[in-house]
Amino acid sequence: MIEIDVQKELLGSMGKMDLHVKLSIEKQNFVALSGQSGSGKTTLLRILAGLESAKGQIKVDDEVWLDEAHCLPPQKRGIGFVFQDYALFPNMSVLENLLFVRKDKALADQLLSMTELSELSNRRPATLSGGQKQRVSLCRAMMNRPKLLLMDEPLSALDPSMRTKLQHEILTLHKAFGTTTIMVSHDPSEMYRLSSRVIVLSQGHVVQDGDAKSVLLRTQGSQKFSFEGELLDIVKVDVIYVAIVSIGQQIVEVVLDGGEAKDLRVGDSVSIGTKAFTPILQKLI
Ligand SMILES: Nc1ncnc2c1ncn2[C@@H]1O[C@H](COP(=O)(O)OP(=O)(O)OP(=O)(O)O)[C@@H](O)[C@H]1O
Repeated sequence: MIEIDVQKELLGSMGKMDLHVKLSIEKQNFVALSGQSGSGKTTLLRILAGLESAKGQIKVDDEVWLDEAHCLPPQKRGIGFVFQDYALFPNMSVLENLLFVRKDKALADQLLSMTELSELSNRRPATLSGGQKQRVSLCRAMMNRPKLLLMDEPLSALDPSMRTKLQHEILTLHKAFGTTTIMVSHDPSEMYRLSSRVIVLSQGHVVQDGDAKSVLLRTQGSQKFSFEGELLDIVKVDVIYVAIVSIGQQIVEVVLDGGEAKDLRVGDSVSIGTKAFTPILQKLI
């Protein structure tokens, strides 16, 4: 069990912001940490890793990482950290990057094989793609069999297909090693696929905490479904108006009457929902 009760005063975009997070995380859990930019996600991970000072307590099983009396240094915490920007040693091969953490060739070979990197073990990071580099970072983070794996938006720089592939590999490693994991993510499908628990931070505080389905499902009341998007344009066509809305990778049109259109402005955040019909889901080929 990981018991966290930490506090730190931060300088937010609108002045002082009090980060205060109290959480218990069970062993082997996969927690997704979400929230708007500046809500304190990275700072919380850095506090857990011992890279940032804070008041309060962190206890992992019977080991105290932080209390009033002392603060365990990062190298003694048994943490694996995966950053968005890979942070690999450029002058070492893939294998050397892993063995730098721990001289355990059998584990390095196992990790490289699980992430389909065996063929690349002698290559330098500069010769790898973004997805390959991030797989190496992930393997490197697993080399000291961490008690806690922290990942800060590890897949956000990758294209969607590489992202999905890495999500599967993260899940495979998680299942094989059972490492307690906290991953910062903004991607609902990623959080749904990987995590058993989603925590949302706002202004340094936990505002939502639950299983992925209860936190991420946005349908409310009698709505069948709803999507959030941005209003790109409103076009008048005879007596009606057509709103052009961007949702994810798609642009959709929604018919409005004059009353609905008059309060909307281009650039507004909007939600599109439906109550009247049953959605039909078809497999795409
Ligand atoms: N050591 C620090 N001292 C004071 N303020 C800090 C410190 N580190 C970060 N901050 C501020 O705290 C706020 C939260 O930063 P943080 O990087 O944790 O947010 P985040 O949720 O990870 O954001 P993003 O999604 O953009 O990465 C920011 O406004 C930042 O400027």
